[in-house]
Amino acid sequence: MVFGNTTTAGKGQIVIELDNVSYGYGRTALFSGLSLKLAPGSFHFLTGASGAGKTTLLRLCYADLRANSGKVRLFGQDAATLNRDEVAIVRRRIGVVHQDCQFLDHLSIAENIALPLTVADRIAEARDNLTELLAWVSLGPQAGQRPPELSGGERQRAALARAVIMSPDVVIADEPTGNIDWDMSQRLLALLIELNRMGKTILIATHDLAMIRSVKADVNARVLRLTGGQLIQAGADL
Ligand SMILES: Nc1ncnc2c1ncn2[C@@H]1O[C@H](COP(=O)(O)OP(=O)(O)OP(=O)(O)O)[C@@H](O)[C@H]1O
Repeated sequence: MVFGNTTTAGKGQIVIELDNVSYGYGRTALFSGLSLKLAPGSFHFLTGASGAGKTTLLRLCYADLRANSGKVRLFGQDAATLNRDEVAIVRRRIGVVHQDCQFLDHLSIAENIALPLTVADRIAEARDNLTELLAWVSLGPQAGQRPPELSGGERQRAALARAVIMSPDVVIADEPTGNIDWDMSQRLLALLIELNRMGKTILIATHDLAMIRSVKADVNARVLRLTGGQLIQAGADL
């Protein structure tokens, strides 16, 4: 089974924790003193105006950036102390759907989805998992096509398949429904909800408040708004 068991160690262990974190690209802090805890199996939406720092915050959550100060703990480990190999191990447990999908256009969709496993020299596993994953995201007929030949919604579903091919414990998605219509958004969201019901922790950055409202209660999601460098939990008035 491609999705595997969620292996979050230690019952109830926080999977991703930001503790009093500050970050800025230059001299100006984008945020400071920011804290966040993602419990295993939780579902979070991260919202906020364009430029508020959502992508930056996500990148801190998957060790793509290092905090200027404060602690980032990934599966209980201090991200600042991880060497390159340890970062790679941690990142295998976090599947990321990037805002712009980041496909290699000279490869087919199937090859793009399988890439994390082929790069890790797990080619047989990639072959086994691909059929199941392509069916799960309803992209079987498009397997041999190149990324530019797919619609926006199809590309996002392919990006999700690639994000989960390593059976991660956490799935982070950056504006996954940014450029797709309502029906396609709902389809993608249904897949993310399915992953959450399998026990995966989900963190989605989005501007799309209507989309959040449409599923918030179903998945008992927490909605966090990033504003003025602070994270505020949105209330029922969202
Ligand atoms: N690599 C970078 N170098 C310098 N500044 C950056 C870099 N990446 C982002 N920024 C700046 O940091 C701020 C936050 O960017 P970020 O992409 O995290 O915001 P966002 O909330 O995800 O925006 P959007 O909703 O438009 O995607 C912006 O002002 C952006 O210009």
